[in-house]
Amino acid sequence: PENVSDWGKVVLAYEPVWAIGTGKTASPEQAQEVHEKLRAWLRSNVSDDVADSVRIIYGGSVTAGNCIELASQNDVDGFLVGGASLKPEFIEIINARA
Ligand SMILES: O=C(CO)COP(=O)(O)O
Repeated sequence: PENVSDWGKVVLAYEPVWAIGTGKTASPEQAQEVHEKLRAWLRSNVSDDVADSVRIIYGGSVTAGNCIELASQNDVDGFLVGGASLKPEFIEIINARA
């Protein structure tokens, strides 16, 4: 932690391996559960400030069809998009948290 000067620039990604490029997406509840635990780990092991400022993003078959519900979860701060980033629907994913 002492080697990082601005945790606001650190992004942590959760990507369940079974969801990458498979068309199978974590449910919003599954993603939230893991992201919440990652943030709690940062709170216990680093600091409140870091836990609150690190962005925890989800990756794994994110589409225009599932991004709104995923983005509505408290601890889902954004996405790591693969296949859908090559399609016009990418703009909808970008705007999912707007
Ligand atoms: O691994 C990913 C991005 O690096 C996710 O890819 P997909 O969105 O195609 O599942």
